[in-house]
Amino acid sequence: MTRVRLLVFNAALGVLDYRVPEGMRIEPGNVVIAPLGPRQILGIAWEPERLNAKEVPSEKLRSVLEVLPVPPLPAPLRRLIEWTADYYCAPLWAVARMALGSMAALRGGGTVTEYRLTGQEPARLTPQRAAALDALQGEQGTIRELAELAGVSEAVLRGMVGAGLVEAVTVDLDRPYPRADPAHAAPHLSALQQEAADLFVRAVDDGGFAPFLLDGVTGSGKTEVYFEAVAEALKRGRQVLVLLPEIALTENFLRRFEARFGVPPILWHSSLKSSERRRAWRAIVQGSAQVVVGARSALFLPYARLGLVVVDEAHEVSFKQDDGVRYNARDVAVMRAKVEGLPVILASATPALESMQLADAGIYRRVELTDRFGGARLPAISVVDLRSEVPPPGKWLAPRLVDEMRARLERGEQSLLFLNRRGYAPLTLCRTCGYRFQCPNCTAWLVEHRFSGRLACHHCGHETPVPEACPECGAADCLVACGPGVERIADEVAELFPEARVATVTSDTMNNPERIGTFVAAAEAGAIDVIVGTQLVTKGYHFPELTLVGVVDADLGLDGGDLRAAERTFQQIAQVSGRAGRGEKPGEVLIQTRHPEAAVIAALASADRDAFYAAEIEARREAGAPPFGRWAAIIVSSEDQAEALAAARAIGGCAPDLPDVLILGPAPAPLALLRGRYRFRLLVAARRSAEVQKVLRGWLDPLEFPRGVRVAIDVDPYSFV
Ligand SMILES: Nc1ncnc2c1ncn2[C@@H]1O[C@H](COP(=O)(O)OP(=O)(O)OP(=O)(O)O)[C@@H](O)[C@H]1O
Ligand SMILES: [Zn+2]
Repeated sequence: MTRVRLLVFNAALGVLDYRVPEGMRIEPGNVVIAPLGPRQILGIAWEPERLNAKEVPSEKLRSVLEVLPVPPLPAPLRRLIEWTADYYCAPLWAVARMALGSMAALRGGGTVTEYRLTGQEPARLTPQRAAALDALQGEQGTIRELAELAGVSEAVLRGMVGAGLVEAVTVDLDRPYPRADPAHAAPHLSALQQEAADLFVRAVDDGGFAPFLLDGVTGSGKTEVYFEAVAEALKRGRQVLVLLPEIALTENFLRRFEARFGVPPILWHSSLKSSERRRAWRAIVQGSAQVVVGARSALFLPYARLGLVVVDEAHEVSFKQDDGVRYNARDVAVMRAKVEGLPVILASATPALESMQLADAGIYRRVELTDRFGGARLPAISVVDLRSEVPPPGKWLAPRLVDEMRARLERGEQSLLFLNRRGYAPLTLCRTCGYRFQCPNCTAWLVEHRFSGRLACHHCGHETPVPEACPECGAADCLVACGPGVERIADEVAELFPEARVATVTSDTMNNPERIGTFVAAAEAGAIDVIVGTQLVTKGYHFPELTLVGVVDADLGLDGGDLRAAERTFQQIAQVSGRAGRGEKPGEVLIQTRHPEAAVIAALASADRDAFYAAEIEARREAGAPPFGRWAAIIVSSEDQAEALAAARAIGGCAPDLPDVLILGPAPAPLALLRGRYRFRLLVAARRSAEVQKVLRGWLDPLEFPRGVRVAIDVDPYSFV
């Protein structure tokens, strides 16, 4: 009899053995359906010697029911899944799940019925039908998807089918995507760009693991250069994965990609419609998806013929996932390239310190682009000392910055004001009694959003309308906003320059591709004078008429004082500065700060990036902090505070005593209450020699906790709240 070991998607079970029935063939990587009690479960066949399972005698085994009609997950991907689970102390099944698309995709090809407008527009329409006609132009999807898109009930849409306004179409799930053409619009590269591109092209040709750090100043043409490597992979029939830090950036990328290769790339992210997801996954697995662009989750997909991985804006902290499997997509991307034997390009104008250090050590090959393309110069940067150049009371923009903005408006150029804070004000309180609006679920103040007239928690999403009166003392009209958010800065700009066209760009206003597309088109067409935005506008964009960048509060990110506070501030300000003067006109940057003497601000003002990195690397080395030491956090949480504390103490109480590992805590987390759960943290700070994962497992695996307690391990943590 043959048996098979399955990785199953269930926290309690994990690994189970089954019988392979007569006539069925199963190889490692096959996705199968197996019985479990009265239910059927999904499993992935795995090499039995690589997974521990409870030994069950053969006669007790139940039979696998079905092998799903998709190619087995390739061995290198299985090794990557194992490595990720091992390194991040995550359950193997939770990592493996990221490789599978949807149940429907696994079920094979075939057809689905989708719906779209017929183009008929009767003279008289109910308001709901009119709204649906408006919202569904150019859309196609299932009734449910369209109903959601249009904000009407499914019944309304079915009625529209009956009335001939909407029609059904049969869609082949495996219909091919249009082919990208590597020669569609090849650019003329500068000599330096060409040199870099040649290196990448050769690496794609040669195959084999080759990690590159593409370290080029803002506007140097990093995208154009790595597009050459993409073109080479296309010519060779190999697939390419491009990881971007945020979905918000994909719109811009799509346009550039289409201009270069003639067709859009294939998108992969969490808000794809289920039919798109199914089609993309199947094309990826079959090898017909040429270039896939996505956020983190595209990393674990089973590409049939991967030939190149690119991580753009590779320094971005959003590559770190902080729930579920806590992994860093940038680091796992390099590991994927290693297990598959591929080149990987990490592109950034402000590389992460870890990447810099690996390049210094010769592990990554550094490829530099030191000049902006087309003769554009880097902007002139100066500091506005808010202690001597004071904005008017209740205002946030210093006179010098306002003067420079006025000059831009007069010349018809654009300005960008950067403040990394959504909403109108970070804190709202009652003038009469001092009451502060706090989130009921989190240790956080509620943030006022004037556009939507609500107070919102940025951690859990809790929202409430702004009340007329103070809920504590009942006084009316007594609420005051403390401190600025982007909405408040936009108000200030509107007061100063009533005629200026102002765009506020945050994740609240740019929450879908259409809106982002509209914004980019307007900015490019010169229909916007002043952009006020959060970190969303700091990177990736290229607006030739933008000649002034004002950093409203450079000190904001430094307050937290966590490991990467200085690095992150440097990266954000350098990136946003990089939006100025990318065209023919020179750019200027004004940084408002109360700490002009801080090392980060001084480095930015003197454009001395090397000095900043050198000092930061030295400081980390001294402190034994990453990348010179290994850190891991343990986060213990429960809805019951006493239970969480008891569990955290139990963990602290049996902490291992090792010479190369220092354990700090437990202590209440800075966000002591998050989404209704009380949280305590421990920090493990180890020398590089220590085997942190082994220590963690040996320490935590034997412990048992009440059901309500969650213990999360965060290896190489980015968040310390
Ligand atoms: N060889 C070239 N030929 C034509 N246009 C180019 C070339 N190189 C760069 N450009 C243009 O210059 C602008 C800046 O290039 P790109 O956006 O690739 O720079 P980047 O290094 O990615 O910048 P950032 O890091 O600031 O996003 C873009 O509009 C790009 O199309
Ligand atoms: Zn909250």
